[in-house]
Amino acid sequence: MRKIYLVGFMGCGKSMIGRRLSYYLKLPYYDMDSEIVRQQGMSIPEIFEKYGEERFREIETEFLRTFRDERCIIATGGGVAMKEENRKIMRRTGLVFFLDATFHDIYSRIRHDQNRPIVQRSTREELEALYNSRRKSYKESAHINVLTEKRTVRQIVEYIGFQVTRLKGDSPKRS
Ligand SMILES: Nc1ncnc2c1ncn2[C@@H]1O[C@H](COP(=O)(O)OP(=O)(O)OP(=O)(O)O)[C@@H](O)[C@H]1O
Ligand SMILES: O=C(O)C1=C[C@@H](O)[C@@H](O)[C@H](O)C1
Ligand SMILES: [Mg+2]
Repeated sequence: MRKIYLVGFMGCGKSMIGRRLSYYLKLPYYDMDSEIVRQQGMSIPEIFEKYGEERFREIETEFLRTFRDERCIIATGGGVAMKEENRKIMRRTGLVFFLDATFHDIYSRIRHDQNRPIVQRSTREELEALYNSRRKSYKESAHINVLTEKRTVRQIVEYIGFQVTRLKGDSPKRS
């Protein structure tokens, strides 16, 4: 079963594109953050506060290791692609798309968010530095890069849908 994974920085659109892609491709959709919140019975800020970020990162890897073998779309958390083990699992079990949004777009979307602990504890400059330092890992994890700037959600969904059909769920070496 080939999964479709969406990776990228907070606010790049993984959850929104994932939901819309689910209707477009008629495949089930799961949001890793929401699934973890449901499993743990706590919000993400609560998990960070109670168990620490390191434990949250372990929970993410456990999720990837154990999530059911089903053809589906998974919007990953913004930090998932940072770990080599996670990148390997995603590349082995599915097609990985990097939603490559500009920092400008991302910041305007996430700056007031209360539900992203990393946003709450960071300045704009710190977030931009994190964005720049993470891009390499997103690219390494992905089979296909999707530039989202000046593209509507519909255009992005149609592009990913086209690539999924073209590749019939098989992973290319590199895009
Ligand atoms: N291509 C786009 N054009 C306009 N608005 C968008 C686009 N993609 C996402 N958005 C908006 O940006 C916000 C953040 O998107 P979303 O929640 O999907 O990000 P995310 O990648 O899932 O973030 P996180 O990693 O924190 O879960 C949402 O309010 C969404 O409506
Ligand atoms: O970028 C990150 O490290 C995170 C992104 C969110 O999706 C959540 O997984 C959490 O807030 C951490
Ligand atoms: Mg999300």
